[in-house]
Amino acid sequence: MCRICHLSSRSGEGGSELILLGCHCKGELGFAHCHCAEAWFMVKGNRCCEICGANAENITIVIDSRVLEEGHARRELNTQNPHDNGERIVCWKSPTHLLPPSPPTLPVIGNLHQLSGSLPHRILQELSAKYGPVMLLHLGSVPTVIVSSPPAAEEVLKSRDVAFASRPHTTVTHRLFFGNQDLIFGKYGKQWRQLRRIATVHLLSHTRVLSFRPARQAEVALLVADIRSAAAASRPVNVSDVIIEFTSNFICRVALGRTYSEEKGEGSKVNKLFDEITALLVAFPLRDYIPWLGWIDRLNGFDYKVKKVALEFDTFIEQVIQEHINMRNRNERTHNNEDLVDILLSLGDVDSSVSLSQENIKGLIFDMFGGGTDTTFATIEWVMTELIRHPNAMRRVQEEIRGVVGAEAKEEIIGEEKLEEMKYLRAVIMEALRLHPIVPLLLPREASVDTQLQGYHIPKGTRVLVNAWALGRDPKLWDKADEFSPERFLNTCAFDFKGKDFRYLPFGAGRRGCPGIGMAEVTLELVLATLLLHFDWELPDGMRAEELDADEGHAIVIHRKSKLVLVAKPCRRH
Ligand code: HEM
Repeated sequence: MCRICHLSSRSGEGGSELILLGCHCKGELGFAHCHCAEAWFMVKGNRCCEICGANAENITIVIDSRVLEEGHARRELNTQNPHDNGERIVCWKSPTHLLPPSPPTLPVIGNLHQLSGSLPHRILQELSAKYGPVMLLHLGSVPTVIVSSPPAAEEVLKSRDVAFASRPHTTVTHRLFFGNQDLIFGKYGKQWRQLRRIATVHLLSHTRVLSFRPARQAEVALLVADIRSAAAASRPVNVSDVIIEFTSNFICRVALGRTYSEEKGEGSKVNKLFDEITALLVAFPLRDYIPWLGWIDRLNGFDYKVKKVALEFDTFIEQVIQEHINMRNRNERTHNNEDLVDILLSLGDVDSSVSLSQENIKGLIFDMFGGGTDTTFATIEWVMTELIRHPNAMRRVQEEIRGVVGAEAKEEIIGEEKLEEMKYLRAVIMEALRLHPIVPLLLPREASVDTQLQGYHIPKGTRVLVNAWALGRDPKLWDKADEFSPERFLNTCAFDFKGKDFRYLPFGAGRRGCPGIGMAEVTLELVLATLLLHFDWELPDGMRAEELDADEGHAIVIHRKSKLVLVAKPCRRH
């Protein structure tokens, strides 16, 4: 009996006994076939092995509601597989009506009550273990599908990614980003495609990332100087604080042309503004989930807060743009000192196909700042946390970096071409991002049409969250899944940051995957290599490695709950 549609094997023409198909890794494919191998039955809704993600290549899947209505399987010739030599009979429950499994809901709030008490990605992992890798929740009135298996993630991010390429509009993103006229939160469509092209071709291309080298190196030099002065005064270093200052100054330089930290009070004002925006992005406006209770958002001051922050943000960005326009008018800007605002303002001159509104420009500026600051900071924080907790990995990575740079090299900042050779450092970063994908549920997607996912019906407007955190920690997918072991990423090219393998998705994948990977890679590698080259790191006050916590804070980008404070000892190489 097929477990999905309950047709008996005799309904197919093949015969009687059903046997589960195995994969080369000995995982189940989720298909069953009868002993004479003629009738095939879908048993779990998977098209791939749940363990290694391999495709069930030689199986034809017939998505045909007649299969169910008529009560028998249909014959179909597999034309796509050259090795296939004949007919398959496949049975699939009508895909048009079956919704994914769902935990019981309460009136009005749906499943919202189940999301309290821990961090959402952790709760959703537990629920998925019970209800399956494609699970439907009702967050108030918003149907939300949670995806936590490689085949389902692949379907959302690759094979059906046009259907799932939109983002939901929320009260906060709508008000802050000028009606979602930006790249991160914009709806999929012509305008979004233009913004995406601008970001990949003009703002974050390989050449552009290289052109930011002087800014990167200058800010890394300041970071090292800060740590050296703390070390000289025998002060522990608040690693979290110095790294957030580095990332925000670097992105300010690159995007806005200058840092704000040198102006008294101004720097902290900019950081505070962006902190307020990120806090609003994880807030829970009732209007978005239970629309008829939206008046409470007005009553408890939430609407006022959003309006105030939106106004402050707008005023700040307007001022930055005006400063740039004035400098352009005075011919103070040259090709050599262009920042991202200059590039956006002059795009119309260099590319006649581009038409950007003032709102688009403001949105893109936020995207570069919001996309590049917290993410880089949180990743560096997690890498340092894991290295301190794993002294062997710390020793190995430092030996590698010091070996590559060479004992006699005098330079303070490592030449970026040398980063290529640091394979173990790269494996360390990849492993830290497997255990701590800092955007654990990626950014929410929305089905823009009625569509299918793993044989389930997904109505238009359904939100979709891919639980990258659960994928990275699934013991069925990873050997010793909870252990920090960078070696698993050495000597293999099976994984990359672009989402080649759907077990590993720290930057998402597909057309809405992160466009800032190139910029992130070089910044992460340069900062970490420099910190690990010049300093030996220890925990303060005789604390032992196993006592350092790895608790996560609640935010859209997950960083440590508490600040990371370490003792830096300058390393004498020369
Ligand atoms: C360690 C660093 C970073 C990580 C882990 C990261 C991660 C992510 C993730 C998970 C997404 C959502 C992908 C999806 O929904 O499939 C995303 C989107 C995005 N990221 Fe990054 N990111 C990083 C750095 C950056 C940088 C440096 C920039 C630019 C300066 C950037 C700009 C963006 C933008 C604009 C989007 C939205 C893309 C779209 O919706 O089309 N990110 N990032």
